[in-house]
Amino acid sequence: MAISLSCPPGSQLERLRQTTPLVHNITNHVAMTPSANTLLAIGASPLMAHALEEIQDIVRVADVLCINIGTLSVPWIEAMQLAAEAAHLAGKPWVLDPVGVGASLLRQQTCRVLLDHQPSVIRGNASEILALAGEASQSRGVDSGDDAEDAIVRATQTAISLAQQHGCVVAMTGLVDVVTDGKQLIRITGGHPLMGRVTAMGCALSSVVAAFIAANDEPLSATASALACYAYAGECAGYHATGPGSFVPAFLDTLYTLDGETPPLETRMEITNVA
Ligand SMILES: Nc1ncnc2c1ncn2[C@@H]1O[C@H](COP(=O)(O)OP(=O)(O)OP(=O)(O)O)[C@@H](O)[C@H]1O
Ligand SMILES: Cc1ncsc1CCO
Ligand SMILES: [Mg+2]
Repeated sequence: MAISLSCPPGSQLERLRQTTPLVHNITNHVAMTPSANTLLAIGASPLMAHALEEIQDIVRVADVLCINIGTLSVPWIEAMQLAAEAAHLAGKPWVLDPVGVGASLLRQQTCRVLLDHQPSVIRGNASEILALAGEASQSRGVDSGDDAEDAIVRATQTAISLAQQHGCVVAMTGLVDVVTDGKQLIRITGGHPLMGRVTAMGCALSSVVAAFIAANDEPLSATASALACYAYAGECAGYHATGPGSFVPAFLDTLYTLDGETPPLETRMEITNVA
């Protein structure tokens, strides 16, 4: 079924490039450089900052915030809380990436506190979405262990409930990508298995989602557009790559040359009503 988003993904990409949103990232040690390079390639402006003493200033100047809990420590948790609170109070959108939330109590507690500050979007893999909702998941670390068809069906229902509970958009990614605001569900096809063989692809995607929601008004369609661009670029790069090493430069080059006109990104989306 062809989708009718409020604004086509190609136009949303163009708006991102015209506005060059400044994306404030509090992200993990693994994801910092890949996320910054990915944001630059697509046309946004990255800023990595986690010192408690400068959080208020950075939130004030940035267009959007992306919080990723991949490598936590207590001072960083304080900075994350302050940033989420400041963004929420300032009416700025923010994205939560609950990396490996099922792996430790510290991650679970941190997410619980951060969720009080009303993220605009939660982006995680299927295991992270299940664990964030307090449900059993198969993952022991940061990679999803819930990619079997029945697990995806269960996790999709969880994503819908999570979106309804927190009044936000939930993007659940992996072999299959789904985005929901609790009322509509958008399924996005594309991507490539090599994306699961390169670290921080999901983390960088969360930052790209942040850039799209900063540049565009409607978080559900902006998130879907971000995922469609990412999945398309991954599919193209995977076609040319011979392994994870050659995949990364091909992926960045494809994002950089991605054109809002071609391909028709909306043909990769399927939208349904769920409530
Ligand atoms: N097996 C796959 N087949 C096709 N595309 C994939 C696959 N795995 C990942 N992708 C693509 O990569 C994107 C993000 O990957 P994923 O959901 O694996 O993130 P993640 O588990 O949070 O990664 P990380 O924590 O390492 O950053 C997806 O939106 C999808 O486009
Ligand atoms: C491998 C890894 N460990 C903590 S964060 C991270 C990046 C991918 O999520
Ligand atoms: Mg992840």
